[in-house]
Amino acid sequence: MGIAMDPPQSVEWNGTKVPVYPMETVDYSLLLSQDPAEVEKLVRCCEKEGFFYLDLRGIEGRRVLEDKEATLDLMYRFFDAPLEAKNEFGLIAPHLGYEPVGSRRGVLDDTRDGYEMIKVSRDEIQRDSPKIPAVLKNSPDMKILEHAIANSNTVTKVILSALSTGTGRTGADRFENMHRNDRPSTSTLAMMHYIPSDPSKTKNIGHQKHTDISSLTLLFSDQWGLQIRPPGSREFGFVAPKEGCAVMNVGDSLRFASGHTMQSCIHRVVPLNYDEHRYSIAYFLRAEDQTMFTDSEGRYITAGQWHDEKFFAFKAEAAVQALAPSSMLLGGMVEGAEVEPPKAAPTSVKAAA
Ligand SMILES: O=C(O)CCC(=O)C(=O)O
Ligand SMILES: [Fe+2]
Repeated sequence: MGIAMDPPQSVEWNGTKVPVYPMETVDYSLLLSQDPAEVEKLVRCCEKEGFFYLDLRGIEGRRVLEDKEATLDLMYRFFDAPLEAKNEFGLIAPHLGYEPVGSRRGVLDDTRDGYEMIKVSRDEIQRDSPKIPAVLKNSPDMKILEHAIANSNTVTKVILSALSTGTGRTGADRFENMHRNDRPSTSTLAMMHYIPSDPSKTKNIGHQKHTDISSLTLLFSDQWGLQIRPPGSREFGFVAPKEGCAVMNVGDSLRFASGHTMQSCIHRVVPLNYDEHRYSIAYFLRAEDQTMFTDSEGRYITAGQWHDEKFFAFKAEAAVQALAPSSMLLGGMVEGAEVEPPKAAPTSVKAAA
């Protein structure tokens, strides 16, 4: 595992040459003081692509990077535990509990997914007796989870607040006002472990293409695997991990709340290094359950209903997914026409793992 200092322009994956998409970097420290140029850049990223790197190398962000390291340590221990221990409560709700490998469709046709996942929601961690498997229910691990959730919540709220300012929202119209901490929401910390897999041999591969249900997603992974399909682009391309940075993306709820002006970028995860275990951490900041918005089908619905319907589509078999409104999995985002990617040139650079 390692971080590429100078990402290649393209990498070879599954017999083809795949682009590495460049992404803008937004500085967290500058946003903390609502730096006008940085706020403008943030709004541009969210309206044009829906994805950006968040630079967390300033002292406020460094705390969050330390949380990431502590959470990774906890994940290595958790995912090493026997299945029965990890699955003590099963999947209690879509945003809370454990899902074993293969619970959903995979990234390629006729495959299942290649990851297991434990989710701990912001509402749950604050309960007197949260439903968290006993392997993690000790005070040092609970503190790690509490810090990771609290600090991720703060970071995503800072971004939300800058977006409100940058789009001229005031008072009750500000995005923060539909993400109030004291109202129920499905905001959650998802910790994922992708098993090694070789597309030519295994039937558990990656994470199916989708847009996120969330308003904003704060994603940490030091490893390759994330692919995006920016608006209008004709193929998926990799996102290079960047040292000291998280990857952030807009999800469906913020797209809807912004009057569909922000992009909920299409993404998926594929195994780049077939023999590697990959770990990622995603904090999904979600709107309050009772928030109303117009979805991609033109329906005026609650954030809670959008969450439940989309989660059902995520989990469904291909045939059932096909029956869902066409825009459900992609939050109304339209894919550019497919290209048949060129065969990889023998000299193309292989990405650092
Ligand atoms: O594992 C990753 O890097 C991304 C996961 C993801 O897209 C998700 O959980 O929504
Ligand atoms: Fe996602």
